[in-house]
Parts: sequence; structure tokens; C-alpha cells
Amino acid sequence: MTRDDLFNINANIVKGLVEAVADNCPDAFIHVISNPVNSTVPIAAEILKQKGVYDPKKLFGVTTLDVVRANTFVAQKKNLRLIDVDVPVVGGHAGITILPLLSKTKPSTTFTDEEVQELTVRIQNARTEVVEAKAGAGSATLSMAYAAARFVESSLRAIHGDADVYECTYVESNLTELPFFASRVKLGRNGVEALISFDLKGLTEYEQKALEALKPELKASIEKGIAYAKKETVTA
Ligand SMILES: NC(=O)c1ccc[n+]([C@@H]2O[C@H](COP(=O)([O-])OP(=O)(O)OC[C@H]3O[C@@H](n4cnc5c(N)ncnc54)[C@H](O)[C@@H]3O)[C@@H](O)[C@H]2O)c1
Ligand SMILES: O=C(O)C[C@H](O)C(=O)O
Repeated sequence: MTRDDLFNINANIVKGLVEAVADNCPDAFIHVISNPVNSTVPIAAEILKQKGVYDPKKLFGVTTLDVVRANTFVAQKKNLRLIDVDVPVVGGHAGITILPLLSKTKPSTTFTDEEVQELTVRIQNARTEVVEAKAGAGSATLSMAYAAARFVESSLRAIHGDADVYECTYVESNLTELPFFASRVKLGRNGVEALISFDLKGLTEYEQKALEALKPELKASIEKGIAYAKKETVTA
């Protein structure tokens, strides 16, 4: 089962939850972790628009798990301390739409072409490693909880005025031609303070090709979410 197979069940659940948020706490930061995130975030945006309370700065798709995985696999491969490693992951949260920018790894790290290929594919398919290891007992749970906790803590730090809070997250974006795109963002008291375009500059040829290759799939997932939400009516 792919994340997209969850669309038919989760689209309606997300719609209902977001309607309740719109009615009861329209100023809240909304963190959407339910899959397929590439579509559920556009659904949430459309529902909030229909309710007249959409603030793109406060709607986030949680892609932190991709960063957690990228950091972990790079630290293992390069014998680095996990706490020191930071790999931006852009695009979306499914298959090839997950694009780790290994050339932007901190601390500055060099990778052979084979390592880039192996690590990129492993990060993109990490969910399958978990699904297969659990053999029918579900998908990632503890690592999802860890990733969600990290993103919530970062959001709370930003709300409380910390000036230096950055996370990768799937948000409304103008960094590419796609209306939603995961990138590093600066978080502030009111949500997204800035989209960080720097990571997308000076990409390697491998990353540039992967970025172009992910766009059709991500575009289709966004359009699927928007089309779903547009034909639904929200409760008054
Ligand atoms: N973005 C990520 O990194 C990431 C990682 C792992 C899982 N996920 C996604 O998170 C979601 C949850 O995964 P899980 O493994 O915890 O699933 P799960 O089946 O263990 O838990 C889902 C929970 O949602 C509850 N629920 C069902 N319908 C509901 C509704 N209408 N309103 C409120 N609650 C409702 C269920 O009772 C259940 O407790 C899935 O969509 C999964 O694909 C995302
Ligand atoms: O893919 C899933 O089913 C869960 C989650 O999105 C993951 O990345 O592991």
C-alpha cells in the first residue's frame, strides 16, 4: 500500500478535522501529518479558504521524518555525530518527491556519486524498510512521533519568540512553480516567516534532475487534493 492509497480514507478525516479547527481555533498552527501529505495539505488549504480563515503561514505538512532519516543515514555512513548532521530535504513526502539535498549537508561533507544514489534512494524508500520490517503490523509510528514532537517543539519555540528556528516543512510556496513545496523555512510567532531559497541554489546535476523529475508527481498530488476539496461542501 502506498501513501496515496490512504487518500480515500484520510481526505475526509482531514477535511472534518480542519473544519473543526476553522470553526474553533482559526488562528492555530495546523500541522498535517496524515498521508498522503502531498495531497492532504492542499485539501486543508482549500477547506480553510472555503471557511474564510486560510493563513498560508500557519498551515504545515510535517516532513520532519524525512530530515530525521536523512540525518541518521548520513551520520551512519560518514561516521559523524548525529547531533551535528543537518540535511535539508525538499519537495514532498512520498517516493521520488522526497529530495534530500546531500550537497547542502552540514557539516560540509563529500559523497561519491554511488553514495549519493544509495543514500537518496534509501531516504526516499525508508518507509518501505519500516513497513517490511513490521510485516503487516503497520508503518512508522515511534519515528513519526519523534518527528512530530520535534516539529511541534520548534513551532512552540517560534511562538514563544525564539529568533533562530528553522525546519523543513511542506507549505504553500513560491520557490518553484508548484503551489506547495517542502523546503527549509524560518518559523516565527506568526508561522512561516521566510521560505529559505538558498538551499535550492547551486544544486548538483543529480539534484537538479531529481528536482525536475519530482515535479509532475507532486503537481498531480496537489491537484488531486484541490479537486477533492473543491467538490466537497464545508459545513456552515
Ligand atoms: N508524515 C509522516 O511523517 C508520517 C509518518 C507516519 C505515519 N503518517 C501518517 O499518520 C497517520 C496515522 O498513522 P498511524 O500509524 O498513527 O495510524 P493508526 O491507525 O495507528 O492511528 C490512527 C488514529 O486516528 C484515529 N482516527 C480515525 N478516524 C478519525 C477521525 N475521523 N477523527 C479523529 N481521529 C480519527 C483512529 O482512532 C486512530 O487512533 C496515517 O495517515 C499515516 O500514513 C505520517
Ligand atoms: O509511509 C507511511 O506509510 C508512513 C510515513 O509517511 C513514513 O514516511 O514512514
